[in-house]
Amino acid sequence: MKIPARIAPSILACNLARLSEECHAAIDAGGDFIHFDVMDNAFVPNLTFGAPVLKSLRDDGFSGFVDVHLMTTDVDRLVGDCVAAGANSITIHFEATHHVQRALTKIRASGCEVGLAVNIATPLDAIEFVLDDIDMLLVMTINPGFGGQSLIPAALPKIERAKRLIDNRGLDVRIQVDGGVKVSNIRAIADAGADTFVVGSDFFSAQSYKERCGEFRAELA
Ligand SMILES: O=C(CO)[C@@H](O)[C@H](O)COP(=O)(O)O
Ligand SMILES: [Fe+2]
Repeated sequence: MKIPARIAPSILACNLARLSEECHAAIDAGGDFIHFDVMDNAFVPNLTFGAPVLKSLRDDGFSGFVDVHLMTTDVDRLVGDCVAAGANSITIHFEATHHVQRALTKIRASGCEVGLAVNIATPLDAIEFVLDDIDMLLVMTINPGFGGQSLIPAALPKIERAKRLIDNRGLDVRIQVDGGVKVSNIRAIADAGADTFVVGSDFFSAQSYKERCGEFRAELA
């Protein structure tokens, strides 16, 4: 069965001074949901924004679906903060906590969708025993921490392997990719087996978000 593709604009690349407007514009242009990169300058070498900013976005009236990509340590505490702030989905990193299954269970209990991210060097064997606990596997296609990087080619065979693993188990788990996704490579990434595409710089650098979203969709058709 072909899984419908989803486009998730990553607001790390938007004009953050106009965050609410940019989120509305990204969804109005055809984005399926907002990808919200939380970085703590510990798990990754960069600092962005967290639950208070998400709460402000909600208070400002943005009601679209938000997936928080948590690139932080102290996962258990921050999951609770993100839920309270209005997250719809939370994706944690396998590498960020010793107790992955506990953190995934906590997200599930909160009512949010459950995502698990793996860095490029993390073998898929590592997450085999928690595949039943997640809705989405995020196969990182860059080293996390910054937007605007190029996709690491080794990610493509890894996506293929993830797809086989999930299909062989008959699971309903989405495969998301994040980092260096562009109009020029999204088709190849989809062919490898991804169905959910985070797009940052290539989306927000466009003159028209709607046209750019159309270009992504045309590649995926
Ligand atoms: O999580 C991250 C970076 O760590 C991403 O979500 C980036 O924001 C993607 O940006 P582009 O690579 O598409 O510019
Ligand atoms: Fe991200």
